[in-house]
Amino acid sequence: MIFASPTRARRPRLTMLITAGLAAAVLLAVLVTLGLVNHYTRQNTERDAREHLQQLSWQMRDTLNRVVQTAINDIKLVRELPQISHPHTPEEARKVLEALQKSSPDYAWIGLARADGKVYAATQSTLEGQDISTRNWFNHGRERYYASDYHPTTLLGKKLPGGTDPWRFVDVAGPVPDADGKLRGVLCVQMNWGWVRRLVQTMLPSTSGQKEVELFVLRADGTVILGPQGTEETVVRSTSLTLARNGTAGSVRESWGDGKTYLTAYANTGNSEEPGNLDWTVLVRQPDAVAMAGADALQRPILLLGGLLAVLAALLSMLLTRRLLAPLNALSGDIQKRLAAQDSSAPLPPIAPVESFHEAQVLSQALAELVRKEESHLDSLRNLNERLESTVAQRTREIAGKAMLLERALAQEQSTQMLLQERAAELRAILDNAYDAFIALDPGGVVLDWNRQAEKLLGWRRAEVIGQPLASMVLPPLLRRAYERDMRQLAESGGDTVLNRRIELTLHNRAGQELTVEVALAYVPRSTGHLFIAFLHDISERKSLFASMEAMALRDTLTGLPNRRALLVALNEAIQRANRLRQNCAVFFVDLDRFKQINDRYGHEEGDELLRQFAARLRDNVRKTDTVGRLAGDEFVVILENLQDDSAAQETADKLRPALLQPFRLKTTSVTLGASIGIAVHHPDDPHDIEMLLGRADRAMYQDKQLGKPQRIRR
Ligand SMILES: Nc1nc2c(ncn2[C@@H]2O[C@H](COP(=O)(O)OP(=O)(O)OP(=O)(O)O)[C@@H](O)[C@H]2O)c(=O)[nH]1
Repeated sequence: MIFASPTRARRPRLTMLITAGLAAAVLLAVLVTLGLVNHYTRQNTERDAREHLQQLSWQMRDTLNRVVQTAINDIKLVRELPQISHPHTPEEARKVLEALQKSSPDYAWIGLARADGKVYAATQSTLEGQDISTRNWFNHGRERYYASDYHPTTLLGKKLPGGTDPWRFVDVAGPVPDADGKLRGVLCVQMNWGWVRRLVQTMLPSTSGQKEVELFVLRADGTVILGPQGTEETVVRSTSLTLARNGTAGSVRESWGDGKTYLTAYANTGNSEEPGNLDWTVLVRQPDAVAMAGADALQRPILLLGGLLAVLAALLSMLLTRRLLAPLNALSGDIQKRLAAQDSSAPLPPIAPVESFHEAQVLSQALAELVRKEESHLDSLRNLNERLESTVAQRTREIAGKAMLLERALAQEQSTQMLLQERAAELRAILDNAYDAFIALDPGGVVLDWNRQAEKLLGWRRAEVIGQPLASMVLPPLLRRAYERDMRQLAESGGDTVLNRRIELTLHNRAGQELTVEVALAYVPRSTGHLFIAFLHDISERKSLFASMEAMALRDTLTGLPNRRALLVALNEAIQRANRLRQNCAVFFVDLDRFKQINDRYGHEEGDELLRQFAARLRDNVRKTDTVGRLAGDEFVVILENLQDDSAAQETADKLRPALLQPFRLKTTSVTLGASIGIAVHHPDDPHDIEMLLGRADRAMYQDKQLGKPQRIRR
């Protein structure tokens, strides 16, 4: 369920959140606006105040400069008059000076001093004839235009009428030259300080008092020469004075000696391009609180207005939010009803379409569609779940069946294992009790198994040979290389070359004795690599028996000579050698004459004895390399080899005959017996035919026997 929520904690309503958010936003906006308005208001107020104060300071500075320059200009103008530059009498000079004083009421005294320092003419004749040579204006005015600092009255003050304000003057002086440029005197205007006070009253309107704007004129050392009551002749130390003394004009917020903060405008008097400047500083100050009072007064109405706006905006936002969220509330109400009903079996109430603004309409439609799809999806899930459960049950049954089969297979496997173990034990017993020696080898010829018979046959115990290479133990060194090669071939061919065959091998046992064994080799393929198993049967005895039997088969038992079979083999080999060596060989066919009579007369034993002695005599009278054999009965064959020519055979036969004619000493008697000899010679180019050669010898013997008849046995 997309609306399901296991724990539904009480959450704040969206209406409340949006209203609170909007109210907070409006409040923040109002606060920011207020802050900005306050900031810019204060900034503008301060700028206006500073401009006003600066204008006053500049106005004062310019006025002071202008008054001094006016006085200097007046001096420049007057000194050009002949009544001043070349006066005949003090009276005519005085008239000019008094006319000038009338035009400028603040000129308290105007005097012309001679070059020797005596006052020649002066307004109202004041100080005429007096020596003023020590005065600054005289000494400086001799050389240039000069404006003196403010100074209290000296001589003049006593001669002028008194007032509330003590007499203070500013002296402006300049030289008076004659036509040759030579100094004739010094003209001086002493200005009453009262003009400055009037100037200040003119500049500071009556409202300035309410605004507490105050103006100061300071000397270079900071002494107040004009200022609010009680401040004159005091010394000021302020940032504005320092800045002004550095030659700049402007305004600054600073603290004064009374502990208050003021906005102070500052400017210096004087103009470097003009002669006779006053070196004063003009400061115009206003308490900071007074200057910024306008801005501060604005703060309260702005705050009130802002608060009002915030309340109004909050109310508006609440109303708007309620209006905007009404469809959403209806929607969430439907959802809550569905949530409340989902645990019961009753059908879930539908999501009603909202007929309101577009987005809510879309949202309600989307939710209704979502709910419809969810119900459809749930139905599908239910069906799927049922199918799944059915499939699981089916699979469970199948698994149970397979588990049973597996269990049976395991039981069978165990039984097979036991059978295998029993078979292995049986096999072990069979191998250990086998008549043959059993050896198992890995592909590298290393011993893997070794039964008791192998221990008996070869002398090594099983534990000693397991893991050892077989060849180094049992094979003679000369055979080892061949054995290793054969084993490699066996491995490559999978044992095809030797398997299922019995091979004979000569081995050494532990004591170094040579053994002939018959080996039956088998190839056993395995998943971990094939192995060879070999059964070894000791055939040493059988071999020697066979050898003796074979020897017996080729020997005539009576005489010990090669029998017919051996003779045929020997004759075949003799013919091959003769052909190869390009030499002749010959066959003697020797037959005793009338031997039957010996048997008949003296018995078979005596006959046998005679045959044995005859055989020995034949053997003794030919070369060792020749072969003597008994063909049958009383017939013997001699094979002669290495014959140079045909006559050599005849010569041998001739030498043999007398030896054969010697008497034979038997047990009971002694007899002399002749023998017929037939000779057949084989030449290298003759056909290789043994029977034919023997036949020729037989026929020759027959002829020889015919020639020798009738012969008798002689005693
Ligand atoms: N004692 C003895 N007699 C043998 C043996 N083998 C054959 N005989 C006999 O030798 C005799 C050979 O007889 P014949 O072939 O007639 O030879 P012969 O008596 O010498 O006659 P001619 O050769 O014609 O002179 C036979 O009586 C055989 O029985 C043997 O091994 N021992």
